[in-house]
Amino acid sequence: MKTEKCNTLAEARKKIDEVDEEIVKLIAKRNNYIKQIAHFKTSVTEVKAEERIEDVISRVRQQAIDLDLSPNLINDLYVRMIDAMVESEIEEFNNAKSF
Ligand SMILES: O=C(O)C(=O)C[C@]1(C(=O)O)C=C[C@@H](O)C=C1
Repeated sequence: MKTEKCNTLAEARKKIDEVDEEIVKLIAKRNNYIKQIAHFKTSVTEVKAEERIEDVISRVRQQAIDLDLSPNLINDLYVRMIDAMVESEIEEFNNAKSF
């Protein structure tokens, strides 16, 4: 992973702002796919796919370890994010079924 060397606090903060912008864009992109997934499911119960959640979390935990990042941090972020995305998926599912 390429990380540039910064020479000042302002420069490092600017880089962090850029990274944050990318992170939020990627989360929005993930959420758009989640909304598509809602259309492939047949019930609200099916939306919360526990086995898949475990697979996703296990994969990102391993990726964190490979990148020398705390797996628990990534775990917690993903648990919170997937919780919110399940809500978003249920909303999309219910809207699709009401047409
Ligand atoms: O893979 C799915 O079936 C999804 O709906 C996506 C997703 C996720 O956020 O990755 C969300 C809800 C499911 O409980 C499992 C995983």
